Amino acid sequence: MKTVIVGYGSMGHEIEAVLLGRGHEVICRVDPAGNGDARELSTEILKEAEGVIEFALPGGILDNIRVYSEASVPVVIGTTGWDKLRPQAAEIVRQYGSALLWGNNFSLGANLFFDLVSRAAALINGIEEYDIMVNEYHHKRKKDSPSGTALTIAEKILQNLDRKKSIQTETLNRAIRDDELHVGSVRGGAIPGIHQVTLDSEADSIEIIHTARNRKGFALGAVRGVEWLSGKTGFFSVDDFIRDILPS
Ligand SMILES: NC(=O)C1=CN([C@@H]2O[C@H](COP(=O)(O)OP(=O)(O)OC[C@H]3O[C@@H](n4cnc5c(N)ncnc54)[C@H](OP(=O)(O)O)[C@@H]3O)[C@@H](O)[C@H]2O)C=CC1
Ligand SMILES: O=C(O)C1=N[C@H](C(=O)O)C[C@H](O)C1
Repeated sequence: MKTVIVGYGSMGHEIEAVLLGRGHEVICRVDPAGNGDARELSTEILKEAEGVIEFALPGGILDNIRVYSEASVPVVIGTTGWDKLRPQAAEIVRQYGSALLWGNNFSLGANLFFDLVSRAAALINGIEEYDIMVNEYHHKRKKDSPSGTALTIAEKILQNLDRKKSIQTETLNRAIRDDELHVGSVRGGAIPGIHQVTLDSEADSIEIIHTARNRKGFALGAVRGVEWLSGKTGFFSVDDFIRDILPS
């Protein structure tokens, strides 16, 4: 497949290695910092492309999505920090009849972890003794907070645990309310990503932790995602993709 990489930072480089390893061709790398072949995305760049993988920053993401859609090139978006713009993005993709797959975490392990967390939250729905909280750790270069993965985890907990109604991410200068889910974020060092969910009672504590050892798992998931997306139309989440590839 002739691919274009948008965002040629840590993830862009990792994705290039996986694409080449799986027999794909990289025809252009787009990055405003000047590390790639082009500083700006355009329909011209996408003329020959059969797939795009974007792991960049969220500024201008709706403009990018319009360009991918206009060019009718299937795109996988791993960029985080644009959760609130999802409905507008879905509308653009619908208007053009194009194909987009987005995910806050493309690693298989993190997606298995989401399932475990959903089940854990559902299990304590009828057990009032347990409270639940989320914490995440990432490298010091990360620009968004909380991580996209933490927001997905929070969404799964809110969907499965009736007594949690909203999330709290900022420093609290008051006690947390029982209907609030606290999501903590720590930044430092070179950590590729640790997400921790704690179920806590007077008697004990249960921890579910996903630790990314490197960025390969994210990159492999994204490349498998663009292979899966080829020939489809629609606005898909990584849930749709993972459900489809896992044996039932
Ligand atoms: N979904 C997933 O599985 C994962 C998602 N991510 C997400 O991927 C994104 C990138 O992560 P990472 O590679 O570590 O970050 P980096 O900072 O290493 O790289 C991002 C690159 O994208 C460039 N960029 C910024 N805006 C645009 C744009 N509009 N178009 C093209 N390129 C752009 C940046 O340029 P400049 O420096 O000039 O701003 C930078 O070179 C983040 O949002 C991160 O949260 C990361 C890992 C896994
Ligand atoms: O920026 C990162 O590095 C990561 N970002 C994603 C996120 O925001 O959840 C996925 C992974 O945790 C690494």
